[in-house]
Amino acid sequence: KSSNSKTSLRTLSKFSALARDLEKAVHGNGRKNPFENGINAEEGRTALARDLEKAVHGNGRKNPFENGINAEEGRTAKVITGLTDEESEAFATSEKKRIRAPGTLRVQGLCVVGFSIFRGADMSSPPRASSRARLCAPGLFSGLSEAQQVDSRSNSRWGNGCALSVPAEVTVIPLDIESTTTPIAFVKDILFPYIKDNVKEYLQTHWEEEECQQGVNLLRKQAEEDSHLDGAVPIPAASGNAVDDLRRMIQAVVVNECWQISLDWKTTVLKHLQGHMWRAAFKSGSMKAELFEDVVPAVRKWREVGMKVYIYSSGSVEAQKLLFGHSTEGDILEFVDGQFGTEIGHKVESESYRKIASSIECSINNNLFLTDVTRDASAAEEADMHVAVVVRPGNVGLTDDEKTYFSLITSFSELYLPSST
Ligand SMILES: CSCCC(=O)C(=O)COP(=O)(O)O
Ligand SMILES: [Mg+2]
Repeated sequence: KSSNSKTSLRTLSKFSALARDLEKAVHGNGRKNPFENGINAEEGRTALARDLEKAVHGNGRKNPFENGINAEEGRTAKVITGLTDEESEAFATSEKKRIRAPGTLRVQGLCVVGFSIFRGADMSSPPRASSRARLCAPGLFSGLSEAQQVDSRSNSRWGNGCALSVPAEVTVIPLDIESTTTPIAFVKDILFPYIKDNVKEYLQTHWEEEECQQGVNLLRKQAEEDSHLDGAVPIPAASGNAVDDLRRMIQAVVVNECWQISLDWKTTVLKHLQGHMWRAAFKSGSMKAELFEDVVPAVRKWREVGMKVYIYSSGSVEAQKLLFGHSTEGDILEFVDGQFGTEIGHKVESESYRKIASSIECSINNNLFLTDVTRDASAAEEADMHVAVVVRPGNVGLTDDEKTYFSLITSFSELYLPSST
């Protein structure tokens, strides 16, 4: 407890982040994906060690949502440190001003877009912002008066006020799939129900095959690791009665898969098995992947100006190839330079993005990652990748802070490549 308010507030913001992370590590945060939660002991320990490190030394992150910032957290800090009401209020207010400053940030964002459109990349914004793609999306205008909005929109070269100027250093665009290239409805209403309806038959038909056995063995291992979780479904090992074993194992795999799907888990094992199962449907032509209508024209244009386009999705590489090879727009695999699944690492981990850049043999800041998930966007940005959050119909809504912080697009056509002038 210190009366030197600036130092004390900064320390408190770190404490509040720590309190929140500890709270999450102990009680969970309501998310079901184990990679987003300190769900197992190992992950809990790692998260705790990392968060303590961050709390003490700072984390060098640029994303305000990963630091203690709001009134709620101010209250948490108060509880932990025994601040007076006045100190707690001052903390919340100063943090609010520092991070959110809605009017200032929005107008600043607008200026940056103005500069990037009319003066190229040589912007007078802070160094970090100048090297980043900045946003000019509908949310941006909400802090302005009607007249200012109209003025700003008509100043935009695109007329509708929606454009994201891509920094000149960007030469590679990795894309997420679900809710970025492909409607979430296609995944939730067609791809996943297909698995639920066909997993049993797939297992009965392919049980003896090496690929299927490998998948089941990996699933069994994962189920052992998940055994402490509510509703976890173990996969029994063989007991000697071949017919009975087969029936019990298949039944367990079916229930385990449905359980994971119901939690929208994106484990590598599950995704591999799903890829194998979708194969028959895509190859027979009975299933075609949906893409947002702006995807193919934009990707075609990007490649014409020399951009490389990659996919980075939780879906397996096999599934990604099936999807882009059998879309409603035909086989568009030729527009994709390569695919990455979660073998390279999970999308919430910054290291995955570093590995992707190194595998493509480019600098990380040559990449602009397009995704609907802000947590993935934060991880990529922490690794120094440019990011833009794609807002599509049916997506999980963004908070006001996320809308202000991230560069947003609602269509790939809103990306403006300097090299395409
Ligand atoms: C070919 S991917 C099918 C959809 C899927 O299973 C999935 O997990 C998509 O996740 P994303 O990381 O692309 O949002
Ligand atoms: Mg997605």
